[in-house]
Amino acid sequence: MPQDNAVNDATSTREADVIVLGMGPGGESVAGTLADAGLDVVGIDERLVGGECPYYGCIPSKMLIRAANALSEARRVNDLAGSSSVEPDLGPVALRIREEATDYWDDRVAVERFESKGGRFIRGTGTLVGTDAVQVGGVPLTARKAVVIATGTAPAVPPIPGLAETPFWTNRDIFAVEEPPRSLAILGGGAIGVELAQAFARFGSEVTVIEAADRILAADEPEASRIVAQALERDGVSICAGAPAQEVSHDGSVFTISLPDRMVTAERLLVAAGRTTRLDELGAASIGVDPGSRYLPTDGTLRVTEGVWALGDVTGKGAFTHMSMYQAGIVIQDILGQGPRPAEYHAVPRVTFTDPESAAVGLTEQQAREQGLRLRVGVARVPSTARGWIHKSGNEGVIKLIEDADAGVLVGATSVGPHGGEVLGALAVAVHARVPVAALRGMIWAYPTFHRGIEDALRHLHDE
Ligand SMILES: Cc1cc2nc3c(=O)[nH]c(=O)nc-3n(C[C@H](O)[C@H](O)[C@H](O)COP(=O)(O)OP(=O)(O)OC[C@H]3O[C@@H](n4cnc5c(N)ncnc54)[C@H](O)[C@@H]3O)c2cc1C
Ligand SMILES: NC(=O)c1ccc[n+]([C@@H]2O[C@H](COP(=O)([O-])OP(=O)(O)OC[C@H]3O[C@@H](n4cnc5c(N)ncnc54)[C@H](O)[C@@H]3O)[C@@H](O)[C@H]2O)c1
Repeated sequence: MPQDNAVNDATSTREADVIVLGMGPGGESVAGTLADAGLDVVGIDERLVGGECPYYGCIPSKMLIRAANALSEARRVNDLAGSSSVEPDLGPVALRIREEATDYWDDRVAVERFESKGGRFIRGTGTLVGTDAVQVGGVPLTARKAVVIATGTAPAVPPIPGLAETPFWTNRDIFAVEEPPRSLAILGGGAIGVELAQAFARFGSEVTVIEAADRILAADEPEASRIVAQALERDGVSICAGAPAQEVSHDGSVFTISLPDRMVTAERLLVAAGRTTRLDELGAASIGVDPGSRYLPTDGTLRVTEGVWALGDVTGKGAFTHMSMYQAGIVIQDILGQGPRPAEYHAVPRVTFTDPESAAVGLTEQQAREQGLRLRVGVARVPSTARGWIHKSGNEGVIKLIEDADAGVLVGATSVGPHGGEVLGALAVAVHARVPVAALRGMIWAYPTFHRGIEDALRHLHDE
């Protein structure tokens, strides 16, 4: 990573129109667009311009998954088209992550792109010291027009006895790996945990997922959790659910994780147990926010208070790159006085890139019930659809629809299956635009696509 260099030319003028604190996907977008629009913008980041997604998150993980899925598809030849034997090698994708995705974790290109628009970049840790002021490297900077907080999240490390003293990995370490570990324990069966569990298992690691909740992907529909758990187990992953880790130790070569009813040992341990926003360290109190809060509270146009906007993971509206970019668009329009439409969160799409992909939009059945809605629920099993049956090997999946029966619109949907994230596209439109279920039923659904399974699920909608 480039060296910390807080005191540089960027601070020579200690005022700017806009200060952007955190240059992840959302912050970089706001800073670059406003600089392009002619505003004097200072962007600050303590790590890499681009943030979590390109260097430690979405992009390297999806490259790894693409490679791991190629192995799995090749193995399916044995079911469908003859015989194949596969010898996994992490080398090519590890190289791709270093060279193509992260430029060896160097953000020179991104910094130059911002500076070429007239932006001033400071590498350092910024602290809020008022609604128009940020301090970085001991230097106070003042914003004439706006402070934008886009500081994202960092990996949370649960206070499990012994854990902090061990050489565990987080998502900030694992993508630099050039060989799969012989065995890998993963603390947390959320999106990061399950995606990486399956990918490393496909490259030959012996993987154990340790999840405190009673199921992996606990925020998703139970049907989705079940199908993904079965898929992981078929790949050889052991899942310990309902198993909060009680103690962790490392003897110099092996991790031991004590669970209530057993011990797990592994060569490596990945902690993927959620994220933290560190609002106290950020100086949230200086803008009137309780530093004990988990997220920064925002209104419809992402204002925290007069002159201060926040966007991305730090707002708690969904820790996704697409959320950060969506909110960035609103912040940009608001700062430029273009009267943006307020943010809407009723149709937040999310895709966990396991094989099968597990995708969802809007409310789960349980969330809809908690809102007191009268529901109709419709389920179609992907293997029973025409395309799922044709697909055969690797066809596990489900499409589940949640209808607000009084409004006659879908308020939530889940699509698990091959290309489940792509199938979600149609469902996201339906939930976002509140397309009447009657209109969806009247559509022509191309045969034999995976998305035609939505028509089957619509037919199965029934009162709960
Ligand atoms: C392994 C993994 C896989 C993921 N996969 C996906 C995916 O497939 N799809 C998807 O949509 N999302 C995915 N995500 C989530 C996605 O990466 C985040 O939602 C997204 O990066 C958030 O963007 P952001 O703009 O809020 O901030 P971030 O990307 O978190 O960037 C914040 C920046 O602020 C900087 N910063 C923080 N505090 C300070 C400070 N005090 N001073 C200076 N700088 C500071 C940080 O260094 C960082 O560069 C994944 C995440 C992980 C970890
Ligand atoms: N494909 C995607 O869009 C994608 C992929 C990866 C990450 N992300 C984003 O990144 C965020 C963070 O991912 P994550 O997987 O770290 O968080 P997460 O919140 O999704 O899952 C963390 C899991 O760890 C478990 N856990 C917490 N403490 C534990 C303990 N002591 N012992 C055992 N289990 C414990 C929790 O119960 C939870 O299931 C996600 O919420 C998601 O928004 C998105």
